[in-house]
Amino acid sequence: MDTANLRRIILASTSPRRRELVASLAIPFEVVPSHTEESFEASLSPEQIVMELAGRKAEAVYRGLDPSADRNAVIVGSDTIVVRDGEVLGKPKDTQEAADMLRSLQGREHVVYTGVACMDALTGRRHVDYRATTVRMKALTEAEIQAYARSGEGLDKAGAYAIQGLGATIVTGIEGCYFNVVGLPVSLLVDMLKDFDIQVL
Ligand SMILES: Cc1cn([C@H]2C[C@H](O)[C@@H](COP(=O)(O)OP(=O)(O)OP(=O)(O)O)O2)c(=O)[nH]c1=O
Repeated sequence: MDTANLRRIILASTSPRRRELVASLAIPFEVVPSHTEESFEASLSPEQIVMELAGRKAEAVYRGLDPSADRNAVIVGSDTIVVRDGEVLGKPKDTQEAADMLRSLQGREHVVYTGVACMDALTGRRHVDYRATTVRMKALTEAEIQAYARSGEGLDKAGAYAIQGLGATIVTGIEGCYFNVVGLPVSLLVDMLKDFDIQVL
C-alpha cells in the first residue's frame, strides 16, 4: 500500500458544499471550522483577497491544533468572492442586500474568485493559489429578483446566489471551473495536494 495515501485532509471550513466536494476525493478527511476575521485591505486585488483569506483560514486551524495530535495531515482553507466592475461582493447580510446584489449582477457578467490554501499540519509549509470563473447571468425582472432573494438560498453565498441550486435557473453560461463557483476548485486542489504527497488519482 502506498503510505503517501495515509495522509489525511483537515478541511478548515464550515461550508457544507466544500465538505461534499472534499468527500468526493475519497481521501480521509475531517472538518475543523476556522472562525476567522474576513475583512481585508481595500488596496488588495481580488486574487490577493481570496488567497489572503484562504491562507488565514488554514493558518487559524494550524495554530489551534493540539500539539500532541497526529499531524500527518494537510490543512485546506478556501475563500470565495464575487467581483462585478471591480466591486467585491461577499455574502449578503439580509434579503434586502441579497436583492440589491442580484439586481447588480443580472443581465451581465461577473467573475467568481476562489482562493485555496494548503498547509502541512506538521511543518507549516504553505502553498496558496486561486482560480477565476466568469459567470453570465440572465436579465431578471424585479419580481424574479425579489422571489429569488426571498427563497433565502443566496443568504450564505458570495454574490447572493447558488449556481448549484435554484440559482442554476438564472445563470446562462460560465467560462472556467464550475466547482470554483461552488466554492472549491477541485482540480486545482488535487494538483496542489500532489505537492503535499497526497495523490488522488
Ligand atoms: C457564487 C457562489 C458562492 N457559493 C458559496 C461558496 C462559499 O461557501 C460561500 C462564500 O463564502 P466563504 O466566506 O468563501 O465561505 P463560507 O463562509 O461559506 O465557509 P468557510 O469560510 O467556513 O470555509 O459562497 C456557492 O455555494 N454557490 C455559488 O454559486
